[in-house]
This record gives sequence, C-alpha cells and structure tokens, in this order.
Amino acid sequence: MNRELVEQALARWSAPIPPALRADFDAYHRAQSLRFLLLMNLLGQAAYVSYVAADYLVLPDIAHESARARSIFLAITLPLTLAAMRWVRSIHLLDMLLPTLILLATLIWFDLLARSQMPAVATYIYASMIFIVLANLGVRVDFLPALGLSLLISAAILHGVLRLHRDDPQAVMVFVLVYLPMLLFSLFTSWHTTLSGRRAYLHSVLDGMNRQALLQANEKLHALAQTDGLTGIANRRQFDEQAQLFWDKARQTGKPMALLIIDLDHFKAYNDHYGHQAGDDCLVRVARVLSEHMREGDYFAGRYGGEEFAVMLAPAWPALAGAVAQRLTQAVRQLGIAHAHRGDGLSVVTVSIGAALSSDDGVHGVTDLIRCSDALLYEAKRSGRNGYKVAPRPLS
Ligand SMILES: Nc1nc2c(ncn2[C@@H]2O[C@H](COP(=O)(O)OP(=O)(O)OP(=O)(O)O)[C@@H](O)[C@H]2O)c(=O)[nH]1
Repeated sequence: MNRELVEQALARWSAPIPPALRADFDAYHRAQSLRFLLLMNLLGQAAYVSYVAADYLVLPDIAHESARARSIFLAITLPLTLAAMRWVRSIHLLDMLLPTLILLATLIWFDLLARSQMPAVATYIYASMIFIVLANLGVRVDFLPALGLSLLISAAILHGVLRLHRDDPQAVMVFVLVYLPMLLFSLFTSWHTTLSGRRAYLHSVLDGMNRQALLQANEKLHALAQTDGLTGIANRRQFDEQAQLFWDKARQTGKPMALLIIDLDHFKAYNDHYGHQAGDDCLVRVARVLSEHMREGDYFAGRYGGEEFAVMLAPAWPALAGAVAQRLTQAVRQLGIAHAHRGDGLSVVTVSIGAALSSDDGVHGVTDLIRCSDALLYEAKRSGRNGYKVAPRPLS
C-alpha cells in the first residue's frame, strides 16, 4: 500500500478509506468493534424488556400486551443478534443491526402507547428519546446509513407523537423542540465515532508501515554489520561470533571442529603490479570460491582481514580438514588468475592454508585454535606456499 495515499486520506477532514484498504479496514473494524456491537445490542434489548416494569406502573391498561409484545420481540431479536454476530462477516451490516432493531422497537412501542388510555402517555412519550440516542451511540463504522436509519426512527417517533397528540399541536411542538437537539447531539456523536474509527485505522496502517520500514532498515543494518563490504561474505565480526558457536557445539557434541586460515600468496606483489583495483577483484573471486565451495554440513567462510580468509567446518578430523584444504588450494589455483610477478616460478594466484582442530594438543578455546591455525599457515608459507598444513600430522 502506498504510504502517500494513507497520508492524503488522513489529511482530508472526512478521512476516506482508500479502496485498496477497504477489505482490511472491514477486518480491522470487525476485530475492534464486534464485542462492543454485541454488548450494545444485548444491553439495548435488556433495557427494552425491562421497560415492562415501567408499563405496569404507569400504563397498567396495556401492561400485559406490552409484556407479550416485548417478549416476542426479544425471542426474535436475541437469537437473531447472536447468530448475526457469529455468522455475518460484513461489519457494515452488523453496525446497522442495532439501529434497525431500534426502528422496529420504536414502531412496536408507539403502537402500544396508542392503545393506552392512561393520562401518563402524554409525558411517557418523552422516553422515546432513548431510542434515537441508543441508535446513534451504538454506531461504529458507517455514518451515512446510520443517518438514514436515524431519520427513519425520528419519522416513526414523530408519527407516533402526532398520532397521540392529534388535537394538541402545542404538545407536538414542545416534543419536537426537545427532541431535535437530542437528535442532533446523537448524530454528531455517531459522526464523530465513525470518523475517529477511520482515523484510528489509517494511523494503525501508518504505524504498521513505519514498523515494517524500521524492521527492514534494522535487518539491512544487521546484514551490513555482519558482511564484508568488498567480498560480500561474512566479516570478522560475524566470523568471531560463528567461531564461538562452532566451538560450543564441538564441545557439546564431543566432535571436533576445524579452522582453516587462508592467505593469498605474494599478494603484495600482485597489488604492486596489477593495481589495487585488480587486487580487490582477485579477493572477490577467491572469496566466492571459498563461500561456494561446500554447501552441505556445517561450513562457514568469512574474510578474516586484509588478504586473509577463514573457513570453519564441523565435525572435522585431520583427514577431512586436509582434504578440504587441498580442495580449496586447488580451486583457487584453478581460477587461473594471472600473477606473473610472484617470483617463485608459478604464474597464477594461489593460497596457503593452515588448518587446526579443536581436538589438537594445547587448544582450549577459539583463541588457541586461531593461534594454531596461524602457526600452521606460517609453516605452509615457509614450505613454499600454494599448500596447506594440518595439525597434528602435516599432510603436505
Ligand atoms: N587490493 C587489496 N589489497 C589488500 C587488501 N587488504 C590487504 N591487501 C594487501 O595484501 C597485501 C599483503 O601483503 P603481505 O602481508 O606482505 O603478504 P604477501 O605479499 O601476500 O606475502 P605472503 O603472504 O608472504 O605470501 C598488502 O599489499 C595489502 O595491501 C584489500 O582489501 N584489497
């Protein structure tokens, strides 16, 4: 979703929901408002039924009829409400359930009042205000349909009042004067509630976008902090973390790990003759060989620093470490990167490797392992380069 669209919608006073977000808006409101709508409907029905007590007090002549009508009303609307809240997916329909039932309740109530001969009817009609207030307070999502239903409820109330005060226009006028502010107040409330609902939703979309962007930026930063900028493989920081993990696992499983330190041979001469940029390209190609060389098993390749790389594998034994070191030296040599100025008779870029194992004598931690690999690398260099040394038994 386009962030600008959401911001534009929020900038408009009516905060319209962009079409692309409507389905999500409905789902959001269903989750937010379903419980409220259910409670409002149940409370409304409970209040409607409880007015039977008032009828027995002030309109005893229609109290029985009222009790029957209200009971029938409840018998229909209660299961209907529960079923609608359970099965109806559309939050718009659920939102309109309460005003619709209130319209029905209004019609029934005025019909009952019209049958009563009690003088209290003239004042009791003012209780009808509760219908319009409740209808509008219960609205969460759609103001316009709520407005339509409010007008219908008001028409039903006015029709009932006119019927009861057929010969008393002054009483009708007083009722209307009292009723109108109540109607406007409750309409304002439902307009404000629905507008706030849209705004809250649009803000939640923006918050979600912000969180997502932050998450992505964090992931990117994390990757950058762990990756070597030149070669794209793991950097020293990540290598150190992984070395400790490899070490811990080796101790837990009792199976040794191997650490291979890989150093380019005569790389200073390469840089001096082919230039620093060519030196960088050479490092990138060697890094690719190391990182792509083995895909299965616990294998980890990183740039250790400068023209030095490191590879870890687990579990590892001297023979396996030797075999991997041999394959790696061979693979780099086979890249065939021309190096005519190394001065030892060879004419391509090669590497020397020192490989130590966690099971070697005197190795008690990652630092010892690195020290041993370094010492073996030094031996490999001294033995003429383009080769490897593995402890405890030199293989070449
Ligand atoms: N192009 C390039 N060169 C680098 C980079 N990091 C280190 N080097 C170079 O690698 C060279 C390493 O040189 P030395 O440590 O003298 O080792 P060597 O010439 O490879 O000799 P031996 O290791 O004994 O075979 C130096 O010239 C560094 O400048 C890098 O990121 N890019």
